[in-house]
Amino acid sequence: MTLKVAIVGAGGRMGRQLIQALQQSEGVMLGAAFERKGSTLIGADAGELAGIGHLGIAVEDELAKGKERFDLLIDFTRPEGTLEHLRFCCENGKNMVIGTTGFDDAGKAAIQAAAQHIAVVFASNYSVGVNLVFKLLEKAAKVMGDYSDIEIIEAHHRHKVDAPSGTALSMGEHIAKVLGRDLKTHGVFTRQGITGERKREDIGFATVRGGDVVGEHSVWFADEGERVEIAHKASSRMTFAKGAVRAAQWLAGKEKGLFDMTDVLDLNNL
Ligand SMILES: NC(=O)C1=CN([C@@H]2O[C@H](COP(=O)(O)OP(=O)(O)OC[C@H]3O[C@@H](n4cnc5c(N)ncnc54)[C@H](OP(=O)(O)O)[C@@H]3O)[C@@H](O)[C@H]2O)C=CC1
Ligand SMILES: O=C(O)C1=N[C@H](C(=O)O)C[C@H](O)C1
Repeated sequence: MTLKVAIVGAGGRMGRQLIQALQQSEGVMLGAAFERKGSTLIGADAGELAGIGHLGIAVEDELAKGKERFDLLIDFTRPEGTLEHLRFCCENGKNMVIGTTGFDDAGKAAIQAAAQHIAVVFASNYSVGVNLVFKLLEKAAKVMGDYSDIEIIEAHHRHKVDAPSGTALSMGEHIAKVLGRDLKTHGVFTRQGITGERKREDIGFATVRGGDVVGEHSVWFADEGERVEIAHKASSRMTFAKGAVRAAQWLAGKEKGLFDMTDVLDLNNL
């Protein structure tokens, strides 16, 4: 049976890529496309918006009105929007793929609570490469983490509104879990002025914003005399969009639970 997928934030950078990715994938179809109330894109054809020609699906402004036309919602918007959409999906039994980053603890708790009623894939990065890197980082941390200085450096385009990136934070969490550390106490997110020497157990984060960089992440395990760097560079948003569609296909038939992309890709026993 074909899975009918709705996209919120359909006119955004990721929204447009997701519409394209759905058209290129088997077993899924675009059922509905949404933008927020007041958007100039309401009424536009979703296919024309995504640059793939007329699809006959007009962008709407209310999930409730389109709810019979989709089984699952893919959301790459902003935390406040995603949490509103999450409430709707819970009340209406729709599964969700969430790509939005920048949630606070309360937002993350709301997603966890919702997953007791619906099935949710929530991942800071839907590319296969980054999810492989999460596992490589765990291995590197096991070997070098207790004696090397760990620094996470990320770069993104000028329009990104959250920092550090969700991916950088996930990288830090994977490393911290292996080392028994907590980013709340060991994460260092800013350095300025007389900072004092670096503490061995710190996990540092550095953010670069500029131009059209799609997404680059590099993690250093730096010792005296040598340094290991594990890096990932995304050159097209299509890698995230294809991953999100893969997550949607994987969720089909699941009733409830919170999953991430390492579950979808079956990487947890690597
Ligand atoms: N997990 C992953 O693999 C990836 C995650 N992301 C994340 O996805 C999110 C979106 O990124 P990107 O596409 O570049 O951003 P854009 O700003 O290009 O798109 C966001 C879309 O969401 C809409 N939107 C914003 N706020 C709300 C709201 N409160 N309610 C409903 N819709 C809203 C915007 O509408 P409007 O234009 O009217 O504001 C726009 O259509 C970010 O959090 C980003 O970090 C991005 C790439 C990959
Ligand atoms: O905003 C983006 O563009 C991206 N956001 C995600 C993040 O915050 O990690 C994933 C990707 O790097 C692109």
